[in-house]
Amino acid sequence: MILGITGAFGCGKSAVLSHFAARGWQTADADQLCHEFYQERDPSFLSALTGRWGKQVLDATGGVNRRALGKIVFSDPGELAELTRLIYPRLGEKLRTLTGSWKERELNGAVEVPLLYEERYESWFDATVAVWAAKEVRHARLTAARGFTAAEIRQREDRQLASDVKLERADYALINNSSREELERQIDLLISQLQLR
Ligand SMILES: CC(C)(COP(=O)(O)OP(=O)(O)OC[C@H]1O[C@@H](n2cnc3c(N)ncnc32)[C@H](O)[C@@H]1O)[C@@H](O)C(=O)NCCC(=O)NCCS
Ligand SMILES: Nc1ncnc2c1ncn2[C@@H]1O[C@H](COP(=O)(O)OP(=O)(O)OP(=O)(O)O)[C@@H](O)[C@H]1O
Repeated sequence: MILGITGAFGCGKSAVLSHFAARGWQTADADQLCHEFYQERDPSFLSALTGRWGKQVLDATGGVNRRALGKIVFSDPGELAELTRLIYPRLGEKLRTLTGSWKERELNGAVEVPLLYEERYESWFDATVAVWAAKEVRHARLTAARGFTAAEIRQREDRQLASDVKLERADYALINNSSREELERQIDLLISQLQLR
């Protein structure tokens, strides 16, 4: 079985993914795969990025400066659409290869896809799981642990479906408003439910 894990910015998708991994599931994270494309420094990809946004999106070593690129694309929907156009064909290919290899080997897998509904990835998965946490809880965690400002958080949220809508669309839900132990308890329950299907 391959699950698609989604939810709002900072709801705890990566925390969920690491517990699935601890339970022996294969895992992949769409954000992380995009970061790997940047780290690979493919010259044609880098020149597509600098062709659009100039050298300001590179760091001192010539790699991609995600913070700088994020500032540009999250403040202008047209620029975000252009980045999406550049990156999604690569992401789709990578996810297809990964999930295909899990299916061939009959392995269970969980894939974190923040924009699962926005980019219409539903049909790729046997079931979808929405992770939900109250806005103030998400914001506090993103500010404290990851250093995002309120304005940066709002900009990303404005580009995504509301977290309640993701919850309504999902086959399963995980509520991540309290401790990690409570989150992990819910994931274990979900895994046992899925095994009974
Ligand atoms: C703009 C980039 C360079 C900023 O990098 P940064 O390290 O600051 O953020 P990171 O990649 O870890 O993303 C964190 C979160 O931001 C939100 N986010 C990322 N991309 C998008 C987007 N296109 N639209 C809305 N929200 C987004 C998601 O909630 C995501 O989980 C990066 O987010 C990116 O390359 N985005 C485009 C690729 C994409 O759409 N990724 C989501 C895959 S489903
Ligand atoms: N139950 C929890 N208790 C305390 N902190 C938590 C809990 N769940 C997640 N966190 C922390 O909150 C922050 C956001 O969680 P995480 O990175 O898993 O969210 P995400 O949904 O993957 O974010 P993104 O939208 O960037 O992909 C992280 O710093 C994480 O360590």
